[in-house]
Amino acid sequence: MKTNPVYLALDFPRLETAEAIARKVKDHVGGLKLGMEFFYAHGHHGVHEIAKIGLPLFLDLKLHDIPNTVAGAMQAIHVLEPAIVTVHASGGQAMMEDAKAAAGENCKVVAVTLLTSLDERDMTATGVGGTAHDQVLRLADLAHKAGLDGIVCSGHEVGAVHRQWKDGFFVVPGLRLADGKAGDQKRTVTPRKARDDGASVLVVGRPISRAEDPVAAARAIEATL
Ligand SMILES: O=C(O)c1cc(=O)[nH]c(=O)n1[C@@H]1O[C@H](COP(=O)(O)O)[C@@H](O)[C@H]1O
Repeated sequence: MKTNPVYLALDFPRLETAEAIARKVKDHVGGLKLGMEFFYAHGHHGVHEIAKIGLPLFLDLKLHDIPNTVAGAMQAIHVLEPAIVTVHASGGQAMMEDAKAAAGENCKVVAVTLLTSLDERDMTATGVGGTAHDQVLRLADLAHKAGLDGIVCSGHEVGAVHRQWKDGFFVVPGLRLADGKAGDQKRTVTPRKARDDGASVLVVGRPISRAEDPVAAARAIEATL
């Protein structure tokens, strides 16, 4: 059977809410993503509870600090046996190298390049020149040099990154069906387009988790793939 590339982002502060939604849609997604909102509230205990559902876990903690601190954080979450963990590529090559060295053997470490909530105006405002496309390719190259498994980028760039890094592992968030509300996301594509362009994992949050009927929403996305 084909594995479902969709990871559901459980961006909820309440453990009971996250768990209830995950249990409802578990047969229509391939994995579960826990981010800062959930982890800061529930820590290891929360992760253990969600792990009982039996799907692979993506710990999206977006680590970004000096190499020694990031390596220590990686060691602290190692026991949770996540399938995927994120760091920020802008933390630099040494930080990414140390993060990878501290991660478990079966854990993919991927670097966030340019958040999907940002566009070129935001880049300029933070002092980063050039295009979003070039910035993502530059940071992907750095992540590759650091020995990471892959990157996180928008569906606008994943095709180009895939051509340059053939065996990379690519996580694409910022996904919306054609009639979906973008909300705070600025660089969005459909799940199908991201998959066709080489995404390994499709991260979907609100289009499923905040839908009136999360199971129907997850099935509708699954049907497009
Ligand atoms: O690392 C991520 O997963 C991530 C990176 C990025 O550039 N953009 C992005 O939206 N995300 C995450 O992907 C999820 C997207 O959620 P929705 O916009 O609700 O589908 C959230 O959990 C974000 O934290």
